[in-house]
This record gives sequence, C-alpha cells and structure tokens, in this order.
Amino acid sequence: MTPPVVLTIAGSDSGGGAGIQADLKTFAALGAYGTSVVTAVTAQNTLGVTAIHPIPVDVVAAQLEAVLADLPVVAVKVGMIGDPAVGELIASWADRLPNLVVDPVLVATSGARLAETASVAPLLTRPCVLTPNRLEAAALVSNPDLSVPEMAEHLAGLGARAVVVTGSELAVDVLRFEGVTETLRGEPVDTANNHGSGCTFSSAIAVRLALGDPVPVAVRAAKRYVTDALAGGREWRLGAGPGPLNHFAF
Ligand SMILES: Nc1ncnc2c1ncn2[C@@H]1O[C@H](COP(=O)(O)OP(=O)(O)OP(=O)(O)O)[C@@H](O)[C@H]1O
Ligand SMILES: Cc1ncc(COP(=O)(O)O)c(N)n1
Repeated sequence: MTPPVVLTIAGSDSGGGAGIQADLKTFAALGAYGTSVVTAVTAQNTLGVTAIHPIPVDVVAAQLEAVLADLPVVAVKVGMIGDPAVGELIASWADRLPNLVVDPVLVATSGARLAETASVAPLLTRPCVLTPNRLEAAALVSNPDLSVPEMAEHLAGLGARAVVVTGSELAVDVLRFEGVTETLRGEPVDTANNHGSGCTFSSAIAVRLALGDPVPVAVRAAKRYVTDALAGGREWRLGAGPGPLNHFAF
C-alpha cells in the first residue's frame, strides 16, 4: 500500500540524533514516506553545536515548491527555523500545509541557541499543533511567571489548533485542545540518551495526524512512541554526550 507522505521543514543535525535526521527516522518507523525541506545545516554531535549555516530563503522556498508540486503531502512538521524570513515564508504557505505541527526549537538540549523567537512568531497564529518544551513556551509567552497550564492556554489563544507543552515534569506534558487543558502522564525513562526527543515527538504527532487520528489520540500515540524509543536506546553508547533515541525499538 502507498504510504502517506509527511514533510519535515527543519535543520540538519550532522550527528544524526535530532532535526531532519530524527524526523525522517520517525516517519519511516511509523509507516510514512518522509520528504524534507532543509532550513539550516548544523555541525553538531552529542556534545554540542559548533556551526550553523542557515539556508537562503529562496532555496528553502524552492525545496518547498518542489515537494508540494509533486508529492501528496498530508502532514507537515516544522522544526528549527534559522532565519525569521523563513518563518514568514512558512507562515505564508500555512494554508497549503495540512496537519501542521510546529516544534518551536529555540535552544538545543546541549544549550546551543538554534533559533530566535522572532523566527517562530509568524507561525504562532496559524492553526497548527504547537509543541514547545517548558522553556520554549516561557520564551514565547514572554512571561516566565505563568504556570505550564497557563502558558498552554495563552499560546492556544493565539490561534493554534492545539498546544502541547512538554516536560512540565519528567515525562509529563500539558495538552490544551478545544478549550480543555489535560495533563498527560507518561512513563519516565531513566536515560541520558534523550537527544532529539522533542523532534521525535512532534514528527510522530504529524504521522499519526496523517494516518487520520484526532489530535488527542495522535498526541498520546506519539508520547507512547517516544517512550519506547527512549527506553530502546537506554543502553546505547553513541557519542560522549547525551545520545540519540532508538527509533526502531518497538
Ligand atoms: N526521560 C523521559 N522519559 C519519558 N518521557 C520523556 C523523557 N524525556 C522526555 N520525554 C517525553 O518526550 C517528549 C518530548 O519532550 P521534551 O521535553 O524532551 O522535548 P525537547 O527536546 O525539550 O523539545 P525541543 O526539541 O522542542 O527542544 C515529551 O512527551 C516528554 O514528556
Ligand atoms: C537541527 C536541530 N534541530 C533541533 C534540535 C533540538 O533537539 P534537542 O532539543 O533534542 O537538542 C537540534 N539539536 N538540532
């Protein structure tokens, strides 16, 4: 059977743990055909990021046009956006990007700054599933004093289809959907190998939406998938820093 086509618009992680590489592995593991628009090339490994090269906005636009002109994309995940002009570009295409999931990547787990809030801002008012972690949510609402449920509610009020703030505590996320706030408690995995967990989570949501799940079902399925991938990579020794997940563990 022909698989559903899912698109990632994100940065490349040369170490293979996060970004485009994590997204494509997630798509493949969950049964989707992956396509990709590269927004930035990062020189990165498990220890950190040593260089970032944003792709010029016209080259990002050309990739997007090439994919959408030919392939029947049914869901789109957006990750690192290295340039505010690319954020504007994606926002201007948002009406043609079905089942849009936006992971507003700002800072890598290693601490490196990957993008500015200004790059993500144009997408916050679009009908997407927004998946910031707690720190990204605080940066986007510019009010660190709000509780996680308050941040989720605030962000949802800007126009998102749903908001999932991840990591309110270990393995605990907060979902805001159709005016209701829910706490999603996962199974905590004791692991140092968590590089790319956010990318994997948002990509898994996109695949599940592509397969026809309603948002809350897609989010729960993605959470289970990330838990399995974290658990499956617990014993891996890949790199001297926080290692990647095992996307094919289940
Ligand atoms: N050790 C863990 N055990 C179980 N679940 C986890 C663990 N760490 C993260 N998760 C889950 O993984 C998913 C991704 O969230 P996380 O907060 O790790 O993203 P992030 O990497 O900080 O996000 P981003 O890529 O946007 O920077 C969430 O569902 C979170 O609860
Ligand atoms: C290209 C790219 N995109 C996203 C992330 C975030 O992933 P993480 O928060 O796990 O470091 C990253 N490190 N690199």
